[in-house]
Amino acid sequence: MASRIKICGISTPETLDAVLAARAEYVGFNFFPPSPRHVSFDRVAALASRAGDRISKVGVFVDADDALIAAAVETGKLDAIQLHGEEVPKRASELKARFGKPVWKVIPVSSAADIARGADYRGAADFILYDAKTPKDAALPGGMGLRFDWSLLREEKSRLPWGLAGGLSAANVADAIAQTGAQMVDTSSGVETAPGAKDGDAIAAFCSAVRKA
Ligand SMILES: O=C(O)c1ccccc1NCC(=O)[C@H](O)[C@H](O)COP(=O)(O)O
Repeated sequence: MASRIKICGISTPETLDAVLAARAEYVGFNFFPPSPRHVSFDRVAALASRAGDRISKVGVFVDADDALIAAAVETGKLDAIQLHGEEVPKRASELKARFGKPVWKVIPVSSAADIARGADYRGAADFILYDAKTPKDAALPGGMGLRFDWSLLREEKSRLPWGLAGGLSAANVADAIAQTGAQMVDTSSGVETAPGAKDGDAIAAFCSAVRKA
């Protein structure tokens, strides 16, 4: 079965249309203010209404408080909550209970020990997204086009559904799927011409490469 696809960091109607046309399963809306992909509530309301129920809408949060998540879930009609900060399993469980939405926990990876942390979220999160760990002084914890050593995923034992992110593009996603068997693949900067500027042709090429993999 083809891997599912998430295109993250969509902030314009034109690029949302490209994601819908390419039949990705998930679109990510970014609620982390320092990100070049951050969306305002006004904008996300318009995007959510344009998308309707044609795609699952995932909100991306970094150590956000409940008030921000509540406003985003409501305004962006979110189907899932992606936690991209240092949220511990208890926090993931609390958010799952409070909002009644699937919670995705991102695990930043640079070593085998990081992959082992996926299992800590068993019973707390619904889905694990393994992404490349960004440098300590980096402005963003994601969306930086960095890859990690995919062979580390041979040790994946969380027993949760999981996906792969970090430096994926049309050029390498087939190889990533072949090496890891990822059930879902996520990209952001790999389908951009500049940080935050998504490219419709690159989105189409990415989705096509996943389906051919
Ligand atoms: O993309 C961002 O700007 C971002 C900022 C803060 C937290 C998470 C962010 N992105 C979340 C994603 O799910 C990205 O798709 C993932 O990190 C992969 O990014 P990339 O390596 O650029 O494909």
